[in-house]
Amino acid sequence: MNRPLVRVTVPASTANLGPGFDAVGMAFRLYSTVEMALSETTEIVLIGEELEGLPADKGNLLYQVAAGLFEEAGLPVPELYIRAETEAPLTRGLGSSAAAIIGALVAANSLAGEPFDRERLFAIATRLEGHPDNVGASLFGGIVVATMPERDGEPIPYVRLAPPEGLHTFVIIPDYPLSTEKARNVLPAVYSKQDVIYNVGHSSLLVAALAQGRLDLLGQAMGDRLHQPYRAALVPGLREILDGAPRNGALGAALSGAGPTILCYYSTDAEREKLQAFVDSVMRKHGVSYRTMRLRPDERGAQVTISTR
Ligand SMILES: Nc1ncnc2c1ncn2[C@@H]1O[C@H](COP(=O)(O)OP(=O)(O)OP(=O)(O)O)[C@@H](O)[C@H]1O
Ligand SMILES: N[C@@H](CCO)C(=O)O
Repeated sequence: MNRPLVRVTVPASTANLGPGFDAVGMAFRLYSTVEMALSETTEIVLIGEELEGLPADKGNLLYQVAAGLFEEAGLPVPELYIRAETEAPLTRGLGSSAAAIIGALVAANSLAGEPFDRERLFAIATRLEGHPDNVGASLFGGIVVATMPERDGEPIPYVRLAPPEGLHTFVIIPDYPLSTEKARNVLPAVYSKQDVIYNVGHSSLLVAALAQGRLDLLGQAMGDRLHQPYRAALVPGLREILDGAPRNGALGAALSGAGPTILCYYSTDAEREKLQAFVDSVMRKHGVSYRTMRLRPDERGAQVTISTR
């Protein structure tokens, strides 16, 4: 057919890092790919077990997001060929929905002739996802600190940081899913003054420590009172791992995004081995099946290549 085929590779991400609720994200070398081309009729090909059961028609999130971009650009919505694949598990707290949104937006933007720059894509993705943390990390790579703009339609204010040297990530991924919606629904509508002050202090310290490579401060800086205490009821073992990880090799630990994945930072192989043994004992006690992974930070964000179909 010889039509342009856009391939976008998007990193998975973690969000919050403890206190930076909805504001701090970090990208990982664990990738989703979205291929997209204009087509006679819409065809959606989903590869692999992770994407099994998702709609393979125009109800698919990828098509919906792409169609929205064409509309926003004032262009007719075309029929699309879309092929998707992911290394990242869905509904586990590793930003799969954000990666899908970024993949579809970047691919559709390329097919539409680049009507929007990356800042505008970030704003559109944030509107779709509801918060900027995962989408910012997936789009730009590295660590992204961002917040919602004061007024609708304004650019998302953000700063991108390079991940500190020597910061290694160990994630514990339970086998059960936890949707972000469910994990947000358990949060209270109102917080006490003490808890808000606690999180402002810890989140500020976290960002400063990441910016200056002060890995020694992460254990204290990653304390949170806004979401982890409430989500712990949905994630067996979370409380013990957050409490015990710093004494068992971790520089700091947090729920990854909305969970149920738990993230620990460490420096050396010996620390990771100690952590693995600790995590095994906690998860065995709770009867939870899970896997662990070492993840390296992604620093490139969404990458585009164009071929023909
Ligand atoms: N490649 C994809 N194609 C279509 N839909 C997807 C794709 N990837 C993710 N999704 C949608 O996103 C949902 C998962 O989003 P959810 O916010 O619950 O979890 P997450 O993004 O994996 O975790 P978190 O936001 O906590 O990091 C899936 O159930 C599915 O509906
Ligand atoms: N900041 C979000 C990430 C999940 O999408 C949350 O914790 O709910």
